[in-house]
Amino acid sequence: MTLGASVVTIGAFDGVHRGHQELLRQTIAAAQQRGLPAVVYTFDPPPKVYFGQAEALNSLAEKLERIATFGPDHVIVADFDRTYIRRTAADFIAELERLHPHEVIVGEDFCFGSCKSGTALLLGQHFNTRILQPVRCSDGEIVSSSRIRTLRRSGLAAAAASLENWKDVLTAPSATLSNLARLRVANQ
Ligand SMILES: Cc1cc2nc3c(=O)[nH]c(=O)nc-3n(C[C@H](O)[C@H](O)[C@H](O)COP(=O)(O)O)c2cc1C
Ligand SMILES: Nc1ncnc2c1ncn2[C@@H]1O[C@H](COP(=O)(O)OP(=O)(O)OP(=O)(O)O)[C@@H](O)[C@H]1O
Repeated sequence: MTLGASVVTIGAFDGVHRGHQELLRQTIAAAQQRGLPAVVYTFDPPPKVYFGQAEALNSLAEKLERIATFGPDHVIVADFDRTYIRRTAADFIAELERLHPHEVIVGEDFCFGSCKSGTALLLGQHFNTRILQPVRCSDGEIVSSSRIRTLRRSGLAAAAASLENWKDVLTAPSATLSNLARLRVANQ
């Protein structure tokens, strides 16, 4: 996919939890301020699921539905497979360049490229990059897909759901599932 200009966020986004939601909100707000398309670049399956390190918190359809409620213009879904993982950090940066990002917005632990060699700081050497401070829950712990998986495994479904925070998102005035209809989904 090629765009003349964009604002981009990247990640596995498994569960589309409160940390991911903040990333999505900031990306879409930055894109709207500049009048540019907001792009969410994600992976299917999530890398940790591909490598057998985790079970997915939701299906691709569910993830796209959740992402759509925030109102991005495009979602790029990379087929995360044995061919894709051979790409280097430089290959990934070259692919991102085709989107001509005015800004790339990621969390501080974001990594990319074969053997996870690319970091958010490396991204910052190539693009105007905003690195988000981690969103934490009330006990100070960082919200993460891994934490939600652990809570679910321990039978703490309500605590897991509070990190996903879906009830509040779906009742927010700006959230609408009909956004899914206008969302453009591309494979790379
Ligand atoms: C081109 C590319 C190659 C990747 N190769 C690997 C890999 O070899 N091993 C790995 O564990 N993760 C690999 N990943 C996944 C990243 O480690 C990371 O999980 C992914 O970029 C999503 O970031 P997030 O986990 O912060 O959401 C790769 C990602 C990209 C974009
Ligand atoms: N709590 C958080 N606050 C801010 N950004 C976050 C948070 N969690 C993840 N991110 C960012 O969201 C994007 C997607 O991250 P990712 O899908 O790996 O989430 P994760 O919760 O860290 O997953 P996992 O626990 O499986 O490693 C990345 O840019 C990452 O840095």
